[in-house]
Order: sequence, then structure tokens, then C-alpha cells
Amino acid sequence: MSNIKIKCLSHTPLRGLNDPGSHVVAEVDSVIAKARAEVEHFDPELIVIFAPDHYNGLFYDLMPPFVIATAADSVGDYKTLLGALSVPKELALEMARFILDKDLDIAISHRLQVDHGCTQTLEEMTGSLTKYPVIPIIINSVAPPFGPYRRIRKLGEAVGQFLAQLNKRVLILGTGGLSHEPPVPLLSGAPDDIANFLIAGRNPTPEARAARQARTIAAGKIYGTSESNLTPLNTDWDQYFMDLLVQGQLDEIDDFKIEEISKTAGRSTHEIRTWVATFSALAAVKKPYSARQDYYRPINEWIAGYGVLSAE
Ligand SMILES: O=C(O)CCC(=O)/C=C/C=C(\O)C(=O)O
Ligand SMILES: [Fe+2]
Repeated sequence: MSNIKIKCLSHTPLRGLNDPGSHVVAEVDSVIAKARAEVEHFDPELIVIFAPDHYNGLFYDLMPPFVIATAADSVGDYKTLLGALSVPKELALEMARFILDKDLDIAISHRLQVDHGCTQTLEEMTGSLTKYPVIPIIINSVAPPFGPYRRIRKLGEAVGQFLAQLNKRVLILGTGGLSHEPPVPLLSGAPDDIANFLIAGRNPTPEARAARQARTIAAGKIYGTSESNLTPLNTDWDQYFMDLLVQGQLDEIDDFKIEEISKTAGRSTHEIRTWVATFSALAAVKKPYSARQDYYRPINEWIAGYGVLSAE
């Protein structure tokens, strides 16, 4: 039987680009340092990371609900490291076969580009893209339409069942959320240039990437004020959701209403799908699990309801 520990963390493109006050940065730094020390002590033999993509690796020319990578390269956006992750190819393929055998249609990529939505948390938890073998599983959380939350639970359960039989120390990471709405464009109603980008905008020029980054920084400067037309953070919703996970009430997530969450907590709140998969994987192996909330703070400068949960 494997020994499985999990951590779910928010991420933000604006770390180091539009920081809150230094006491908040120091507080988050210390939460992350503690989490990283726990990871080092656990010394995982394998990491599985459930992550979103923000139109860097996955586009509407072929947008899978879930994809497992047997090889992955970081695009190095928003101050993250550039380069290859250490993905154990055969094990990733075995996991994909196992998931397919559970009647879940997961896509496979033998060369996936991943962005800060995957690598920021990996770097924060391990200091590197390559320190431990890592299997990235990207869950579409940004490009509607989305499948129901109950499918994410099933995906997580299948991954948990696969990991249980490996007899390894496994760390599962979920990254993204909580409530937030950064300026990620929508395909519906988009002008041609934006639509073309969302459909097939891989490998943008440095100028195009810089323009995207500048737009996000500008949005962060006014987020949560009356000048911003983006859905603001919702601390009540964040706490409600984290409590469900910590208390093991995962059944309630099956009924989550996608449109309602977008309206009340922001369109990118659906990155919590990665947390749902992570906790579902653990619950498939250990019930009841033991979970705790390590941190929460709404941080407008980072466009993030910023939370950290751990469980085992
Ligand atoms: O860079 C872009 O084109 C759009 C902005 C973007 O990708 C923002 C990402 C934001 C997050 O990762 C987030 O807030 O979770
Ligand atoms: Fe994100």
C-alpha cells in the first residue's frame, strides 16, 4: 500500500510582479517554506500534480477535459522556470491505461507544454522542475464548456486507486483557485484576433507574451476596486469550499453548479477542480482522511483567494 500525502495550494501569475504588502508576502513565504520542508521530509518517490492550463499548452483546436502527460516542458511564463519536467513516461502511460480501464476518457500527451498553473506550485514545493519524478494531469478549468464536478471526483478516485497499489511514497498536489477572476479571455463573443489566439495560440512571440503579462498586471492593480469589472474574491465561498474538503464532505461537490460558481466566485474559481481531484484521490485510498487548513487570505494584488490545505 502506498503512503499518500496531499497538498492543495492557490497559485498566482502576479507573485513578484504585483505584490501585496511585504508582511503578506512574508506570511505566504513562510507558509510555503513550511510546506516545502514537509515535502522534503516526506521525500516522495513520485509526485502527481493536478493542474490547470491558461492557454499555453492547451487550445481550442483540441481541448481535452483531462490530459495526462508522459513528457512535459514548462513555458516559463510569469517568472517560472523554463524547461523539462522529470516525467516517468512508462508509469504515466500505465496510469493512463488504468484510468481508461475505469471507463474514464483521459487524453494523453507525449509532449505537453505546461505553464505557471502547473510549475509555480511544483517549484514552491520542491524548488525545482526535476527534483522528483512528476506526472502532470491537466484538468481543463479555464476553457468552457466544463464537464460536471462529479466527473472530477471519478478521475481523482481512479488516480488514487492506481497510486495505492504502487507501494511508494506519493505526494499529490492540486494547484489553482480559490475564488478569483483574472483577465483570461472567453472564446464566446471574442473578436477574431482573440479567437485565433484561443484556438491555436501556441508559442507566442516574446512581445505577445509580454503584452499578456502586462494586461494581467494592470488587472491586478485595480482588482477588487470599483474600477475593475472582474468578479471579486469571495471569502465566504472559499471558506465553505475548504471546509467541505477538510471535513471530507466530498459528496456535496457532485452537485456544484458551474455557472453559479462562475458568477459568485469568479470564472477561474473552477481551478478548484484540481483540489477536488486531489482530495478524491486521497479519499479513494484512505477514508476518513486527516486534513487541515494551513492558510487562507484573500489577496487582491495577486487576484487570488489564496489558500493552502494539507491532508494524509
Ligand atoms: O496571460 C494571459 O493571457 C491571461 C492571464 C492569465 O493567464 C492569468 C492567469 C491567472 C492565473 O493563473 C490565476 O489567477 O489562477
Ligand atoms: Fe491559474
